[in-house]
Amino acid sequence: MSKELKYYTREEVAKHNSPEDLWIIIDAKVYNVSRFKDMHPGGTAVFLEEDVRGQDATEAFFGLHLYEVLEKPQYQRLVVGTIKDEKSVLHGRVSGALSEIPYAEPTWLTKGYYSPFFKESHKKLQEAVRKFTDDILYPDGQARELDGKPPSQVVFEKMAEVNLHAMRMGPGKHLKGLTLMNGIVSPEEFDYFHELVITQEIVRAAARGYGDGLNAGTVIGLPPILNFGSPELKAKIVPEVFSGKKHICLAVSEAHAGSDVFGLQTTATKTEDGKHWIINGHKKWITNGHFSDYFTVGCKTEDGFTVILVERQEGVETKPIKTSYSPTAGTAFVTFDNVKVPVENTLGEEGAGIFVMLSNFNHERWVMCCSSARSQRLLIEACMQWIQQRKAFGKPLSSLAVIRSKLANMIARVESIQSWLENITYQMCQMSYKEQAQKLAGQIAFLKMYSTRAAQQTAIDAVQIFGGRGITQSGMGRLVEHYYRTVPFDALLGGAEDVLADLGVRQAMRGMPEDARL
Ligand code: HEM
Repeated sequence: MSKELKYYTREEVAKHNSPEDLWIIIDAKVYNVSRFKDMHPGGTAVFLEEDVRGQDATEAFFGLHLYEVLEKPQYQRLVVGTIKDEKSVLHGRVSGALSEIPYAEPTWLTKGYYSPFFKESHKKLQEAVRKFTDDILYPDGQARELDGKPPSQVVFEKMAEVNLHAMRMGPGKHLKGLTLMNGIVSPEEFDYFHELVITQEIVRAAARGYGDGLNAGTVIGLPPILNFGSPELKAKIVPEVFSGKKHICLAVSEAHAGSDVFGLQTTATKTEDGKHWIINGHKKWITNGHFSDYFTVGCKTEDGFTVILVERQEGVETKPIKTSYSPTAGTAFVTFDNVKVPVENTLGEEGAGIFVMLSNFNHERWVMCCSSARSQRLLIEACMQWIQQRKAFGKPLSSLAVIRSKLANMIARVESIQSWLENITYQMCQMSYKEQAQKLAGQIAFLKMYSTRAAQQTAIDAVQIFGGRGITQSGMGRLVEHYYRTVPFDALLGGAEDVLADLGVRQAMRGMPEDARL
């Protein structure tokens, strides 16, 4: 039952200034905190200060709390009225809306700016995925980060309804005949910019472990099936995964070998009749492994390195690994103990597994660049708000040149990353998959290296700006703490920074003209 709210003058509110009868004003709303003050997590005393009791505490409140505190039902109940002839003007996160904070959005989404790359269908898709993220992914993400469970099954299914799982695999034949985001974009026109839009919007759920929990395993584990699986294998597995009912992961790295895939020790040997593989060994740091039904496994075979699809069955065991992000991602240690798999599950040629792996590395790294670029903006958005709201030495933090200098570098880095990313994405749209591998592997490797280094610097700077709150898991610095703790993931997944940097230079050296002299 909604209670009747009244209008009060500031003079009337000022009369409620004793411990038993205590009102305050925040953003033109009047709060009766007479009883709440004794339960307030920040203590009773703050409410009894001369400039708080019966007074307007808006500025003091927003120096210490996130807007979302006021949105919680238990605190909304404290509102008894509104100041006469005044309106609440402040807001927090508005579902589906673009942020108006400078540099919180890429240029193409900023009012008054232009882009040669993004068309009407990209914009419409962006609007739809933002709403989806704000209404469905963000609340589930924040809750799952706290309880550590995998993303809710209903979320996987809602994503399937609009074919988000399929779209996250990028453009291609797998989209044929599907209705994408209720028909906003046709499968034929879906390009890498549409995929970029999806990745950059989903990352706004602002929960790193959850982000990976949302089928990051599919993004890297399904392409080998799509590109190298038999028609029968594809017909069985792809629809199950796109429906959100089954999950797949990529199982390559081991305790002894990560970036060095030739150092892997999991073996696959053929049965005497040649009809099955017998797989033995283990895999480590397998994203989504704990809740996956299928595993795309890199194995040592007689002829070298072979990729084989394994279904969860007897002999397959998954144990969660505790990492610095939440268990929501389902990061697992996977063991294979005499696991029998039909040879039809071989992906690509026997002994040619490296091509199966390499064929998707660029796409995987490019996806990571998309999310890294966008997540850095979340930090910039938070820092811009914080330096305006937070006072130190009697002035807002933004009045300090040293703080502005940190923001300047954060902004310059993210803008350069996004521009480079859009250029690479445009190149991808013009090239075949094979051409991309030849011409863009180095560019993508450099971008990923640069982007994740920039992200780590931005995380360090943001912690300095937020001070103690930047290392606190609740309250105003929650996002900064989360980002700082989880940003190293981006620098490791898909190839460690130094490995990528070296790959880029080696590829460039191969392209050196033989006749050029200094
Ligand atoms: C309706 C009014 C208010 C509500 C509902 C409220 C609610 C809360 C909540 C939920 C927290 C802990 C949340 C967190 O970690 O973010 C908190 C902390 C705090 N609050 Fe309030 N509060 C109110 C007004 C105020 C005012 C007016 C002041 C000071 C003038 C104040 C000072 C503090 C302080 C100092 C903390 C601890 C902050 C920290 O640990 O960083 N609160 N409040």
